Amino acid sequence: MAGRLEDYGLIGDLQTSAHVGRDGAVDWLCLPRFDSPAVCAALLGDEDNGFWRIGPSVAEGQTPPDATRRGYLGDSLILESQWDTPTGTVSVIDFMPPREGPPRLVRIVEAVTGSVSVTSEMRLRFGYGSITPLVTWPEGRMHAVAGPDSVWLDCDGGLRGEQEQFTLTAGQRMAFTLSWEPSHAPAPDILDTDEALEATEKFWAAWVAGCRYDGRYRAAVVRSLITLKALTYAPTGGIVAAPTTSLPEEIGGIRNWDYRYVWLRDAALIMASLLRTGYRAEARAWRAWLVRAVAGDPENLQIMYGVAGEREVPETVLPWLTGYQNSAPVRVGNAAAAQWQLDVYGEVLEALYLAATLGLEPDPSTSTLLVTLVETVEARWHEPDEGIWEIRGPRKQFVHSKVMAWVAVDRVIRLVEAGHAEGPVDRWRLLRDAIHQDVCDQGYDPVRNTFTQFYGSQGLDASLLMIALTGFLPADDKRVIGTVEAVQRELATPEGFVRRYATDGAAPAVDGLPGDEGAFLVCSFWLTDALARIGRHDDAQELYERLLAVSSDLGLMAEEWDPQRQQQTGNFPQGFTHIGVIDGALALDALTVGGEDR
Ligand SMILES: OC[C@H]1O[C@H](O[C@H]2O[C@H](CO)[C@@H](O)[C@H](O)[C@H]2O)[C@H](O)[C@@H](O)[C@@H]1O
Repeated sequence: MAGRLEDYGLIGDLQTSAHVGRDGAVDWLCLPRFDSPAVCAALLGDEDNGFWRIGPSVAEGQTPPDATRRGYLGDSLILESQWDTPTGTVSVIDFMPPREGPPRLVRIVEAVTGSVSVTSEMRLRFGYGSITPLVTWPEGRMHAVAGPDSVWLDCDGGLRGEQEQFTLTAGQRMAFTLSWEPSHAPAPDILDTDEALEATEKFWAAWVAGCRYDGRYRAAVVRSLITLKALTYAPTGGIVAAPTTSLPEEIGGIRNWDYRYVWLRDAALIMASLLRTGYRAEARAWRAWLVRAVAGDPENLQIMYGVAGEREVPETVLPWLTGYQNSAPVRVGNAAAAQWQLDVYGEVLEALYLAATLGLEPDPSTSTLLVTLVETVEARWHEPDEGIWEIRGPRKQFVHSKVMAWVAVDRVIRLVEAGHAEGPVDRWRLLRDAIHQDVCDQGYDPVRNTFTQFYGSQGLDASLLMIALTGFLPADDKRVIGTVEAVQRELATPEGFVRRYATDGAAPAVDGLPGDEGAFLVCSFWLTDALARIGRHDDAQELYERLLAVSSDLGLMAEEWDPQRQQQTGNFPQGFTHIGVIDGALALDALTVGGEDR
């Protein structure tokens, strides 16, 4: 069975990625894109669904040992795992070079001290673990082929089988390269792995040098930035929400979804975090991706697309996979693509506003898009929707959705006022006031002094923290303070993190789903920001640091934290959560050490 999520390291080439376990096993690898079928899917099943382990040899039937230590090489996405064994220490360096040509996964094994017997064991299963490819060994290379895919494996000294055992003495190294090609294409060139390692090191060093954040939490922020960069699909500028599917929100539960797509919400927030820390190129690329993705039908904006802007991402179940730690079903595709989520307009327009105010050069197609987006809000803001949490129950008049509709109109008005856009600003000002009034009249409970989950509801929702973060009301307004404190009080887990909304495990929650879930980590980071804004600086800092403490030893974070099991849950690593790390650090620096508000 797959290990804890915290046991996995992420490597990637800005088009896809791989999850490498602490035991040296690649248990998740989709080729050639993030959303392609996996060739290693043990993460969602067992070894018969595909894996590739390299580590110290063990006797038949024994469990391969976990690495004694591991870490990324500096500020890079190159992972090094080391095992101390009775006969010496061996290291495995794993990376995927950012690429022009075929996707490659490189694994360099080196004896550091002594003499160590090492085993490489590979079991490729195409089609998410369902297809055993035909394997041959032409000219010392391994070639696995089935249907449209072929995978090549090269190793210094040639290959004889899917399992190789060899002994290395101090200073000796052996490099393996896995490459993917369409099955009709010729064999790929053999990679110079030393050159590839050097180029990959240089790539990440140059990228991290562009970081403009130099505050108290630099290490966590830089790791989060690298993780967000790893979620970008370089050829198009799309940004996936996470590189995995169906890692469960609850172990054993059914809230298992495919995140290998570009959500406008998640990507807009990622773009904003990148912009705030000095990264313009990714923001420019995403803005261009957005314009292309919605072109031709901007009135019918989808809430998510494929990495190249595909509109169809049909949701299906893969019945042969038992699911991560037996959490079935495993789904690919995502039915939420067809939902109506009003808040998306706010997040996208906020990101475009930020892009303009932080100096990204104007783009005429974006100016036209702004007007279409605000006109859609004007026409539809009264309608109930599925909201930020993509509920699968009946639509509601979610307060967060209305607040984000207000943000959408407000940011376009500001763009017009600053000369970045044109439009009927007087009409939009009336619209902005009308939405504001509606939320204050229908979304606020004066008896409990809190905004509510939806109009007329008794429930709370962590997304209401956005009221403090977006400027919908001033942070010292008693309704804002009341809401932040109510969310903290009523949605808290024992660690003081927060859930998205109440799920009691018995009756279906507002989302229409059975089962429970843990603390939603990005919401918990929003709480740090909100606490800082309402003047509770010490509480904010303490909570922020407690959140960082549940990241993995590699600084990676999933979507949620299970307070009972004390482990991360949900897709991993998740962009949303890493946005929380970055934005939380910026807010704390700005609001608790006398800096300016962002
Ligand atoms: O909880 C039900 C929904 O869960 C997923 O949505 C979540 O992930 C999205 C991507 O990060 C995020 O944008 C959204 O706010 C989250 O609730 C899933 O993708 C949905 O299909 C599902 O209905």
